[in-house]
Amino acid sequence: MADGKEFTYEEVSGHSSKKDLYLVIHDKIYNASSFIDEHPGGEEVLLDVGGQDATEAFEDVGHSDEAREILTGLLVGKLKRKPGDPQPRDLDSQLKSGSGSKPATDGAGMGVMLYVVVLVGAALAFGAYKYMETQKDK
Ligand code: HEM
Repeated sequence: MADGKEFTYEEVSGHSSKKDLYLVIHDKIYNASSFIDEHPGGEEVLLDVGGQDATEAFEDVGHSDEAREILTGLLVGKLKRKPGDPQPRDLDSQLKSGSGSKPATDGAGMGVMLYVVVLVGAALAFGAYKYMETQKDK
């Protein structure tokens, strides 16, 4: 089986042309040359990550199961990581924790919290003001 073959980053980086295009996704090596003309996302994006770690680019798009099936057909081997090689971002743990790669919702959540705090503060201040007024009349 071809998937037993191991490539170092250096070897993979030599395969970055359209006719000879290797991508690293989750530490596996895929030969995308036969697929590049059919890629719905276009050839440009694949060439951009040719010979490099494309894990982040691939996962950011949120490719379908069908796309992942195509991938298995393109497998040529796995990555032999050497000390000093670039490390991929820990996507798996991000996906598991559910936060994904878009913390934008957290930002929105913070905005809403701030709004609530201001409103509650205003209500309390108003209540205190009214209370002081009733005290004054006595
Ligand atoms: C060999 C690796 C890849 C395979 C087999 C592949 C396969 C596919 C497939 C089948 C689709 C159609 C939608 C879907 O089923 O999810 C798609 C869409 C797309 N792909 Fe890839 N892809 C690969 C790598 C990449 C990479 C590295 C990028 C980099 C950004 C990328 C960007 C996109 C984009 C932007 C779309 C959406 C196109 C649209 O909806 O107009 N793909 N890909």
